[in-house]
Amino acid sequence: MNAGAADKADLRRQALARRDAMSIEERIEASIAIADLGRTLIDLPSGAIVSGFSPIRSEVDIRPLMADLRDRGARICVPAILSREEIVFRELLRHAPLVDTGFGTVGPGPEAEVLDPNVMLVPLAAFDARGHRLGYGAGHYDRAIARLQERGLKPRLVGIAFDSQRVDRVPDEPHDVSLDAILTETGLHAAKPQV
Ligand SMILES: Nc1nc2c(c(=O)[nH]1)N(C=O)[C@@H](CNc1ccc(C(=O)N[C@@H](CCC(=O)O)C(=O)O)cc1)CN2
Ligand SMILES: Nc1ncnc2c1ncn2[C@@H]1O[C@H](COP(=O)(O)OP(=O)(O)OP(=O)(O)O)[C@@H](O)[C@H]1O
Repeated sequence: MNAGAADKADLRRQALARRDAMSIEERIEASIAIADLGRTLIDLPSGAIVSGFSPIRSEVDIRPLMADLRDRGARICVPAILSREEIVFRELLRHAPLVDTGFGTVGPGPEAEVLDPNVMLVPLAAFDARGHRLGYGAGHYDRAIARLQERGLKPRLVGIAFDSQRVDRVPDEPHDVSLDAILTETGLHAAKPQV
């Protein structure tokens, strides 16, 4: 592992430990605040297709926010893990059965339509003020976003996290895709690329 990768692994571990250390009550309160803020602050383009996620471990629970964005007219999709390298976004319809979609996630099965999101609510382990993010280390989102961009699509990227996941600086790597903004319990923080 090179120095950058070791730094990333440490930052990831520490940020996830801070997230895990939040009490259930703190997590619920912060998740409700995030849903309330997202409801008013996330702009939806016409024909909005929003990727969300079903929470695993101690992640923010954005299911209420996804329900709200659907009520505002968005189509909602969530990731399904196809392989070590690939995720796709399957449409989440009300009342459709959910299956195991890998690593503890649940979502629609292979019969669901695969969508190209134009707004992505991106899960993360750690983020910085520039909008750089760290995930669980599989590169799933970096690759999924790169694939959309290769096809000329430019989804708006909104990271979803608790404030406790903020770090001073995520080490840069060429494949990292930076976020446009990060939504936490204290607001929608626009990325400041110059910092
Ligand atoms: N809720 C949610 N869904 C998501 C993601 C996410 O971050 N959150 N993903 C975001 O990409 C994708 C899933 N990617 C994941 C990648 C690794 C691990 C994980 O637990 N990795 C182990 C190491 C496993 C190993 O090395 O074999 C770990 O971190 O301990 C979980 C999800 C798609 N769905
Ligand atoms: N666009 C890409 N093309 C090829 N390999 C990639 C790409 N993005 C990431 N990778 C590879 O995936 C691995 C994990 O990357 P990284 O540590 O940045 O993941 P992460 O951002 O923590 O995870 P995720 O994107 O799943 O949330 C690295 O080995 C990296 O080289």
